Amino acid sequence: MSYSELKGLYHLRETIGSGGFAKVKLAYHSLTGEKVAIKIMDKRSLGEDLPRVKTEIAAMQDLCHQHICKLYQVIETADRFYMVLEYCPEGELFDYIVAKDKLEEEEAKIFFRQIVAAVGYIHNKGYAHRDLKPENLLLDEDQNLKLIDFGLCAKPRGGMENVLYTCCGSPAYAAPELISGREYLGAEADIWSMGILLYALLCGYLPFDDENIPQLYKKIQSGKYETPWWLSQDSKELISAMLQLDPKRRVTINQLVTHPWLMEAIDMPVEWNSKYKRKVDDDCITELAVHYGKSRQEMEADVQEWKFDYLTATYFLLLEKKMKGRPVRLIQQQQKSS
Ligand SMILES: CN(C)C[C@H]1CC[C@H](N2C(=O)NCc3cnc4ccc(-c5cc(Cl)c(O)c(Cl)c5)cc4c32)CC1
Repeated sequence: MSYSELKGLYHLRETIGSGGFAKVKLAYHSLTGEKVAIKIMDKRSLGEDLPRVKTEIAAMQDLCHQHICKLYQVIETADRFYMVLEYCPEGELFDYIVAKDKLEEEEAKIFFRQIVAAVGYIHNKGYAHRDLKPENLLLDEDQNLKLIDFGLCAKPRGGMENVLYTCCGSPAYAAPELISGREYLGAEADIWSMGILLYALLCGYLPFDDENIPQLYKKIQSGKYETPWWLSQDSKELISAMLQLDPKRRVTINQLVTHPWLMEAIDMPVEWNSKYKRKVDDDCITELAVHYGKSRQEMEADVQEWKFDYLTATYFLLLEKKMKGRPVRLIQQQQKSS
């Protein structure tokens, strides 16, 4: 495969994973040397999944948060889509839980606060994720969680019905109202999935499980699940508030952020605001302006078009370097040999 569209922009390395109809490769962004993950999708093999790609790209261009995997650049050719994404070296939260059997309350609490922050942010922006599960939460180099796979998300502005069926996401995490095919609110279904997620973090297995899907659905709709002896009273109460069969009785994201179990020992409500500023970073603009031989005003105007082209990627990756305390410098191209 040539991937000629990436030549000079990214140095492509090995395939690091696959996400359904996509291949994910490690790559280096040539101007900053930073690692990225490039999700490559072949249009021919996408078939009816093509709308999912457009949904994911549109959502991720609108989302900018410390616990959401950052989209840096989108390249569309006749045959392919490339999504240049934030690299998460520590892989899936799913594998992390399996490796540790289950997590201690303190660690689960730190992770779950990050999940509540990410979901609170997207709900606030009018999105429901609808496929929340440990496989879609990746760990970065600092063990921070990054939410991925927005292919099933929706902006519930009448868009919900027509994706009611395709968005069962993963049955074990699906809310009772969603599997019964009734009308549902994405935000309420996400809260249910977060209840399943918290149970999985603290127990190491799922509250409702069965190889036989109809059997699994019966268990979900019964709303009955075991609570092992090691769960604290507060964690049991929180899980129960999220796994309410009646979506109207379910805790809301606004109530979650100050829930006793989430506040315990941390004493601060969950903050879902993005750490990213609306205003562009002056150091990054300066470095870019020097590199491209433009004035700072021109450079700032170009960056603020947010085209999700190579300039958008370079800006965000420079900002990443700054946030990690690394020099805000671009790799100067070798002088062209005369
Ligand atoms: C549900 N699972 C199967 C899905 C797998 C997909 C591959 C993942 N992955 C690795 O396999 N190795 C390491 C690795 C490192 N950085 C990544 C950054 C972004 C994405 C990413 C982001 C978005 Cl938004 C998205 O939609 C998709 Cl599909 C992938 C994947 C990364 C990754 C792990 C989860």
